[in-house]
Amino acid sequence: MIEAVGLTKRYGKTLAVDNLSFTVPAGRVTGFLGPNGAGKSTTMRMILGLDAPTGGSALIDGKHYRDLHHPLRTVGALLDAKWVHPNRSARAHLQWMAKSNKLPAKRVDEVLEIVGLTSVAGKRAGGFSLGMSQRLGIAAALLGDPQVLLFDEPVNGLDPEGILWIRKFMHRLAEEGRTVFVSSHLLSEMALTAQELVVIGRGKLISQSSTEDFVAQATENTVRVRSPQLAALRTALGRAGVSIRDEGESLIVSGMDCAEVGELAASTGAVLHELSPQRGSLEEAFMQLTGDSVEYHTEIADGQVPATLVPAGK
Ligand SMILES: Nc1ncnc2c1ncn2[C@@H]1O[C@H](COP(=O)(O)OP(=O)(O)OP(=O)(O)O)[C@@H](O)[C@H]1O
Repeated sequence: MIEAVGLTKRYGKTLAVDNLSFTVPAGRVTGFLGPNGAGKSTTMRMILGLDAPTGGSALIDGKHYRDLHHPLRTVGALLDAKWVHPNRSARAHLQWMAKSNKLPAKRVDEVLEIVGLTSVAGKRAGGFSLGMSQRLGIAAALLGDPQVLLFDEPVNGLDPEGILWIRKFMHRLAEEGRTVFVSSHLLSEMALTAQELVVIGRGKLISQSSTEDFVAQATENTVRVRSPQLAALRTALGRAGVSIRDEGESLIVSGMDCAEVGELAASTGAVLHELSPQRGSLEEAFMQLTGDSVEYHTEIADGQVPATLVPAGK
């Protein structure tokens, strides 16, 4: 478990992290969401003892990082996948890390196997693709078989196959009972990966909840209905006092569930070609809760269209 209590970090005039308190439970993938510059990396660095807080504390299984007896056996992290000597092989890099942290050499081949790099273990890490470098970074994080794992933007720049691999891998680590804390500004990906969310904006906590609750609290469930007798249906729905909006050949109804819309359609004699519940998205929920502090746009990367958020003015 990770616990931040009143965590604060000031860089000169910039308040990067502002009195932040949250808990990251074991056995779940917890997404750490926020626009660029919200303070995610700074928070992770403070948890890992790489930056000293100006105030408050960050605890891993109840202890400050500096007080851990075996840091790499307790917590593993992927902060920067390209942090590896380019001329070293993947195996040599991990052997060096294992040796300098008094971890058994045989663990190197185990983690190479876990992340699927055994066949390229003797190759120069400098020639690795970003996806392979991410796997090597994850292998390094797993060397001490820690119960707590932190990943900073692990899917950034990866192709869809790499993104899917990371997502499944995070789930597997959580199913093994580990604490998995993963930062991202790719909301559509986090909606699929994270079961819990810690959401921050401008260094402050916006919300901590399950992903499901976060979306449900901030968005409205609606019903999409399509019918060849759309005009009659629209009139009946209007009389029932619900709010309706046109979307192409469909109506989007708020204020009634599918059963109610279906019954109203039957009593009107309207044939239905579609009657489907519409759930809000993580993007909508995020926009609703962060208001105008961020501006929404989409970014096209490797054939995918992930939603991403940037602060206004950037
Ligand atoms: N070493 C530093 N010195 C001065 N300011 C810093 C330093 N590190 C971070 N900041 C500032 O602190 C704020 C938070 O930055 P941080 O990198 O933690 O955000 P982030 O949410 O991780 O953003 P991103 O998604 O872009 O990585 C930003 O305004 C940033 O410019």
